[in-house]
Amino acid sequence: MVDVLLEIASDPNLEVQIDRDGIKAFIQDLIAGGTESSAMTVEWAMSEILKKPEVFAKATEELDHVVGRNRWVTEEDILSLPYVDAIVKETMRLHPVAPMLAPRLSRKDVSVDGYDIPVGTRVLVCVWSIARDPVLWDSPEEFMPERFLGSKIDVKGQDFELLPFGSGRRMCPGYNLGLKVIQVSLANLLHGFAWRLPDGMATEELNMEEIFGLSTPRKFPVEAVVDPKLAAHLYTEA
Ligand code: HEM
Repeated sequence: MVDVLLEIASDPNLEVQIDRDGIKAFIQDLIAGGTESSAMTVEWAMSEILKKPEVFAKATEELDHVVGRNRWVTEEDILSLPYVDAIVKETMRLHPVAPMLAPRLSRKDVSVDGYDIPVGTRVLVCVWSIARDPVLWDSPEEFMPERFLGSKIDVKGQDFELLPFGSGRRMCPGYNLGLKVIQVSLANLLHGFAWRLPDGMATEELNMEEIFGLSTPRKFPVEAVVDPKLAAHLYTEA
């Protein structure tokens, strides 16, 4: 990636020039935007699943059926794993990485749903609340991946009740990569290991507090016990 950017930077005919500082910022953007967001989403997904062992059982059934126990999940499998996809969407509904997206500035006076927004207003869209609005969602506080089975609602910026990647021209440019990373890592965590809470810990005891800010990580890291589920040689091969 750095090589490609340096090559572009050396092109004198570029309409918008990019210098070395620009390249540094670009790389920083990719690392900052592309690592914590996916890791945080996977951690929330595992937390919700640990609270609802029946979701783990259903995911295991799907993975056993589609992938089988003799190999890991690949990117190509994802299209055949609708339940895993539903878990990812439901996790992003309840735990959007950026609960208020990136701030916008109105470029002209507008009226939205009866609210007058003057030019130059800083506007924050709280997708966290929209995704938990009881007018839009049944049992909004409940983790129910099934709600997305057979539903057309997607996370790609077109369905305004679910905008974990934002929407419009400032929507997350990495959404496709981010989604794939989350789907494949989560599918493999569920496929490769049996997950349970530490001995003596009831599902209600798992703390689900979040730190509400620019992003919404768990307040306390999740702790779990895992046992391998697949053939032993799969854990030693690179
Ligand atoms: C779970 C994965 C991810 C989530 C949930 C996520 C979420 C978001 C959100 C909500 C925004 C603001 C969009 C808006 O205000 O409309 C954003 C912007 C951005 N994201 Fe992501 N992102 C993810 C993965 C990635 C990846 C993998 C990359 C790059 C490799 C990336 C790079 C960026 C960049 C550069 C911006 C700023 C875009 C701009 O301001 O024009 N993100 N992301």
